[in-house]
Formats: sequence, structure tokens, C-alpha cells
Amino acid sequence: MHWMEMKNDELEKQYSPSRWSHRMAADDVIKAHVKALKEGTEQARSLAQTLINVPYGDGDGEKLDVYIPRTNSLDVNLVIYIHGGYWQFLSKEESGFMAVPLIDKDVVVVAVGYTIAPKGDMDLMVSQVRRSVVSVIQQYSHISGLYLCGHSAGAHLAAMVLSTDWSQYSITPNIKGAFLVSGIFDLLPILSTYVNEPLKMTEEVAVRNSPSQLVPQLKQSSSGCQIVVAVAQNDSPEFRKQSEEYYKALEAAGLNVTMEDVANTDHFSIIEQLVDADYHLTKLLLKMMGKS
Ligand SMILES: N[C@@H](CC(=O)c1ccccc1NC=O)C(=O)O
Repeated sequence: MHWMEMKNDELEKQYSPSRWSHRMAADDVIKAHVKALKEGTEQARSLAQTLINVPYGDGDGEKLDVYIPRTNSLDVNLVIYIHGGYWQFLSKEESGFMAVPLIDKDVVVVAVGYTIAPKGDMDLMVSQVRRSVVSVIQQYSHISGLYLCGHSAGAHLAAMVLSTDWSQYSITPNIKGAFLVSGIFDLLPILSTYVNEPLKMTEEVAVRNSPSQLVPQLKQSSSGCQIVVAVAQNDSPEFRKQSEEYYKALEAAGLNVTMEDVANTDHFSIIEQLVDADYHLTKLLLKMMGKS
């Protein structure tokens, strides 16, 4: 069924990822998610050299964390991770969880902070992640490749970075690859749901911040980027459709894109498992960077 034909309670259910997990009750899966991300981040902070709270702008909350490998290699890749949480939950403080297996392969991991709603609005968050990427490139100009990874709302923000008209910025980033994990690429369906309560997006805001509307701009700005659209087997039908349709639009535009339907995962485990070096998506990310 198309989202426009759904009753509001069905639409809200489709956009409540926790209600589709096969592992636990809705409240428990969110609690377990936050716990897993926190513990993973603590582990990474204890094992890696870190730079915490590096500013990328003058605004409140415009800070990022860097997880640094112990290496003498000249071939160092960098992954910028953009956290999820419906643009209203989570922060960079629990977003370093995937650093350990990457650091082991000489990859620098950056976890970006941005101003979640209700303090921040959609335009601000999009502007922040774009500026964070510019700042990282300016500080780490010697890296051999820049990659993006985002989960859920963070996959939306990563897709918005790929869709940037960089003429307004001081440099044009060369993003080699992007992992868009369980993302939302069309914001119109959530306008009438609880998700939009703190965001207070108007239709105009939702349209200008929807990657699905910006595929021609992405084609111009990120034609060389290798894009992976990953979705969980147990994501809701609407979430699965969002990924499928965005993948098809990128494919039709001639972009280098692949779709990964990750078996035995839900909206939360699909990203939590990046703490594990043997997880399918960890291996795929390292393979993309030529590291295995
Ligand atoms: N109402 C949402 C809540 C949610 O998405 C969420 C809540 C806390 C932390 C992260 C979340 N989502 C994805 O990262 C849900 O049903 O899952």
C-alpha cells in the first residue's frame, strides 16, 4: 500500500522501527540499542587514541570525535559516521562503537555530533553534517580516502551530504564511498506522524531535505562515489521501500550503487553489529576501502 493511502496509525506503526524487531519488545529493543552503542563507544574510547570534542564550526554542538589507529601506514582511510535516532535522539557520545574493527585496519573513524530536535531543525542538521565533512577534509588532507556511513536518520543526513551543491563551500569533498544503513530518503511520509512533532517540518522543508528529490544533484556532486544502500530483513515494509526506491533511483541515474538486504537483522541490530569484525557489513566496508 502507498503511504498516502495509509491511516495515520498504520503510518505511525510503519515509522516505528522498534515495533518490527523480532528479538524483543519495542521498549526493550531501544534500551538494548542505546546500551550496545554506549558500551561499544566506551570500548573504542578505551582502546583507541582519541580526540574528543573537536569543533567543526562555531555553533553549539558542532563538535566531532576522532578515533585514531596506531599506524605508520601512509594509506589511511577515514570513515565519518553519522548517528541515527530520528533527528531527535542519540549523540556522538554513543557513536564511536564501530571504531574498533576499523582502527585495527588503519582506518580513522570520526563520529559527528549535530544539534538534534527540538533545539536543531532539519536545515541546521543538514548544514552541520555538510560543514563537518568539509572540516574533516581540511584537517586530514593527507588521508587516502574519505567514506561516509550513516544509520537511519544518519543515513538520510549522509545522503544529503552526497547531494550537496559544494559551490557554496570552500572545497569540494571527494567522497569515495557511502554506506546508507536503514535510511529514510523521502521525508514526506513522516510529516503527519509523531516523528515530526519535535522537528516541526513544513512540506517545503521536507521536500528540500529529501534525498529522493535530489538525485540529479547527487549525480553531479558524487558521480564517483560507491554507494551501498543497506536495509534490514526485519525493517518495516515502509523502511524497506524507502531503501529500495532510493536504490532504484540512483541506479537509474547511472550511479555506482548496490543494495544489501541484510539477513537476520532488524533496524537496530543492522548497525549495532558493526562492533564485530566478522559481521557482513563490517567486512563489506573494509573491502570497499581495499582492506581485506
Ligand atoms: N519511536 C522510534 C524510536 C527510535 O527510532 C529510536 C529511539 C531511541 C534511539 C534510537 C532510535 N532510532 C534509531 O536509531 C522507534 O519506534 O524505534
